[in-house]
Amino acid sequence: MPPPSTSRLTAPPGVGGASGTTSLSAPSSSSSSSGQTLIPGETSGRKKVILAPGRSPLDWARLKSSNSSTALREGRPPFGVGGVVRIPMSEVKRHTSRESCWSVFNGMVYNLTPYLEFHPGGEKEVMRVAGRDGTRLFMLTHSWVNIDAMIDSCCLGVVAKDE
Ligand code: HEM
Repeated sequence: MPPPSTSRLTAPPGVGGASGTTSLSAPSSSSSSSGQTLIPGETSGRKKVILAPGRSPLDWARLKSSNSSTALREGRPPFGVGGVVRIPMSEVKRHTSRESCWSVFNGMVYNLTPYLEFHPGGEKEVMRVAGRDGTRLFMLTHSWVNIDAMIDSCCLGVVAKDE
């Protein structure tokens, strides 16, 4: 089944974060605070995100598959011997900035910091789930995207209930 039209991609305001959706009204190109350029979508009326050079999905795939990338390992807690890293939600909640952006999807904790500039929907959308469980918003927005295939290398561990 083909993915739904991108005109319905952005979840309604109030779902999953305070920053809301991108305005649909401005007709010309504009730069977001993160430096990413937005242009109006050709058919949907929704603004398209122009990623910076070297930040395409293909570039992300290359970075992800390169073992030499230290960026993806940054912020990763040390792995215990033979154990799964369990990360309390209270720790996830501390990582709400562009410099350290963590989120939970399907019970797994991800460090999204290195992915921000590569996200086809722009950084702002990902920042809506910074420091929180983004599963619902992710599914509402693009349930057809295989999250594990996309950001497995950013996985830090499993979320643990706070004591
Ligand atoms: C962090 C995990 C995420 C990953 C791996 C991811 C991945 C992707 C991918 C692969 C696309 C392109 C989909 C396509 O063209 O069919 C996309 C688009 C998009 N994503 Fe995400 N996404 C993530 C989180 C989010 C979150 C939390 C939001 C919040 C609403 C979001 C909003 C969007 C939007 C609005 C688009 C459409 C962009 C456009 O049409 O130009 N994403 N994302």
